[in-house]
Amino acid sequence: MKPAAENVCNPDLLKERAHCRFIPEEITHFLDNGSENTKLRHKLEEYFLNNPLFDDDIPPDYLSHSERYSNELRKSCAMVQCFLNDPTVQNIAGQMEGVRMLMGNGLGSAITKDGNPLALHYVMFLPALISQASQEQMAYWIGRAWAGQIIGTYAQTELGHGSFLRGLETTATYDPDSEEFVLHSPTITSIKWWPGGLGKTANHAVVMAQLYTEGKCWGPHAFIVQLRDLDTHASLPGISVGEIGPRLGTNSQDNGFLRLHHVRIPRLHMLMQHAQVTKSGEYVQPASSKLTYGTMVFVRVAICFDAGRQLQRAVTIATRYSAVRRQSELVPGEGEVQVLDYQTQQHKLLPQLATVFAVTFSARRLWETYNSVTHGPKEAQLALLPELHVLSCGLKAACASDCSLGCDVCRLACGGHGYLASSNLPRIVTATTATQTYEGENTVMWLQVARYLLKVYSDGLESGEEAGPSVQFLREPRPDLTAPSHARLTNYGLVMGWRVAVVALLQEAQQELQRRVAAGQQPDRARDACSLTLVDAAQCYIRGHMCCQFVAGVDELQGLSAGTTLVLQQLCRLYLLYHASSSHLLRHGWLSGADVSQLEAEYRALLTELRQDAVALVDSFDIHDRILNSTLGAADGRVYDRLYEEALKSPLNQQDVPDAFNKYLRPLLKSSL
Ligand SMILES: CCCCCCCCCCCCC/C=C/C(=O)SCCNC(=O)CCNC(=O)[C@H](O)C(C)(C)COP(=O)(O)OP(=O)(O)OC[C@H]1O[C@@H](n2cnc3c(N)ncnc32)[C@H](O)[C@@H]1OP(=O)(O)O
Ligand SMILES: Cc1cc2nc3c(=O)[nH]c(=O)nc-3n(C[C@H](O)[C@H](O)[C@H](O)COP(=O)(O)OP(=O)(O)OC[C@H]3O[C@@H](n4cnc5c(N)ncnc54)[C@H](O)[C@@H]3O)c2cc1C
Repeated sequence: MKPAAENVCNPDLLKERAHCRFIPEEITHFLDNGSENTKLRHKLEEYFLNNPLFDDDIPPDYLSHSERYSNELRKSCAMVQCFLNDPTVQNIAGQMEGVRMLMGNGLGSAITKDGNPLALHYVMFLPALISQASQEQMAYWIGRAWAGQIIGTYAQTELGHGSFLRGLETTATYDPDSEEFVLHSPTITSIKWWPGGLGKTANHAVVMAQLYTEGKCWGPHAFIVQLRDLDTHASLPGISVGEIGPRLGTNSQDNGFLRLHHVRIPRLHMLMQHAQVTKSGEYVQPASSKLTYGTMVFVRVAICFDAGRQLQRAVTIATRYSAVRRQSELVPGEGEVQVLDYQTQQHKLLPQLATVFAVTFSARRLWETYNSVTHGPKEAQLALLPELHVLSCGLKAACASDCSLGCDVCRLACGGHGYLASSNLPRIVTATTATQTYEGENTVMWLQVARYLLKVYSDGLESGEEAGPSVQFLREPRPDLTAPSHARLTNYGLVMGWRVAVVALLQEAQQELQRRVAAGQQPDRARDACSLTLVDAAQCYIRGHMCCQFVAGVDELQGLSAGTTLVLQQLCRLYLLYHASSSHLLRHGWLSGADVSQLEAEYRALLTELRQDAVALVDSFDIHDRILNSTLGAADGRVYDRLYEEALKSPLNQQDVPDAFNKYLRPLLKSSL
């Protein structure tokens, strides 16, 4: 997005835009998945961002905890009313597209700045119904949920257990006499803890609980539980529910707790698309016990896209600010330079710009895999489930950590002003860092990836089980480490280097594992002792996968101008070189010291080349000023005016002498006289 009136724009930004080497709209259309989508997005933004319904009377930072919740709930309900009932919105985008835009971190984050209390309803409750409910159950629940007649959340995590799903303590015991399940939280640690919207918003939840029938436990299954009266919203008998208190970010999302005291629900409130319990209490096994975890897989894919969108916002703010900010003289006497001119600043920002594209290409390919698995024939679905699980765990962890670290680098790149709430960087950083924890804590996700890699590498697959396409390289002959450097240092050469590192690390881990077991160590303890190497293997595998998706994605792009293609190729190369500095490519023999020096020189040259396009590149992300919501990042670069205007809005500045002076400071000043 460029400023409407160019004459009020900061001159440095104008200069930056003038020397752009590519066509920004081409990148905008690529990121939107087509020019038609860009048009729809613009219309939707125009409608919502110019609608006074969504204005904040008081900036949310100055509201109390309860006021913030109430304010965001007001806007999120109005938003849902619009996409359900307003033909203008429906004509623009269609309901589903509206939901995606409003619940993801684009337009929606401009409206519900502090977290959307209804997000979990759309992002997890509805997807849980779609992936877990039988046809009959869908017919009953989906329409009501979609129409907002019921509001749900996804209640899995407990006080005592989050990562270890099989350790959940909540029980759902089938009573064949009444044909009901009895849901119960037997201990303090079994209290559900964290679900978004659970505290005060949701009146239903998909509750994950250990299923007991005919005296046997069948593991975690999903149940729909009504929590509150649909009319009064009062919590129902047997239900203790509330909010868990302030968090690092997204404080309006009323993350909640839930304790169930022998709550009875009808048999058909167990979601029965995969496993079933008959009226008599017989358990009917699913084709795979992991199908119950399908909602998490979907959300892990969504998080990859979402984390990437957060990084787009952070790097837009930091890059524009770095073009406006002048600090110190590069050459004494020549005047202060734009901080973007410093090589160290380029090294902070340009890899983040490249990461946006690496994440986009990888997330799109993952989405394709997700769709082919979930919509393919049953047998193919089951065969590809481990590959989908591993890619979604690994890419979720990588996108979450790359993007949250990237957002924080962008914050640091803005110096002191990046620490101000009005820069919007603190909010972006705290929202993004949560992606490293929720939907599978990152280390736990890496260990899942490593488990699969080791299994494929050591021929531990079950009979009839095939290794997925992304790990076929583990079965292929090891690439030639003595190949000439011009072959090893190409884009595909560097991808190969990551694969060499994965194999070497798996070999190291396996040998260590065998040595420990042979020496009498219990196998699981031996595996834990190898887990640092295993996590390294998982991270190298995903980094190689992301590099490969970026290279292939750029190679496959069609119909772009030469300038745009060149810039994308350079960003891709920059991404590969940035990560090639990892010790693993050197340590496992793919690169020599001389190769590293050569790559570093190429990296520095690329920083200089891409510096000239940095502002145009973030402009091409086409993020509306109201969505950026930043004093530092607006398209016109009026940074200092905005900082001052925002400071004046502080409630403390509404009085010259605050009341607190008379209460506390005056007595102190008097007593020390
Ligand atoms: C409308 C769209 C809008 C878009 C906007 C998007 C915005 C995004 C905002 C999102 C908001 C989210 C809010 C947060 C929500 C939550 O956090 S919900 C709670 C999430 N909780 C977790 O993720 C828990 C993590 N733990 C686990 O998933 C599991 O415990 C485990 C770590 C995977 C281990 O599984 P488990 O069965 O307990 O044990 P194992 O023995 O280790 O595994 C057995 C085998 O099964 C394989 N496996 C495990 N999971 C799956 C799976 N999902 N699919 C396929 N296979 C799976 C595992 O690898 C083992 O395989 P083998 O080695 O072959 O035995
Ligand atoms: C903002 C936010 C929103 C959330 N929303 C929801 C929601 O809507 N619904 C819901 O059900 N949950 C929700 N959660 C909970 C979230 O899914 C869990 O916090 C997450 O899965 C991590 O589990 P945990 O908290 O038990 O961490 P723990 O597993 O206790 O992690 C603590 C440490 O132990 C380590 N660790 C744990 N297990 C292992 C292992 N096997 N091997 C090695 N190390 C290990 C971890 O790496 C970590 O360093 C939310 C959490 C947050 C922060």
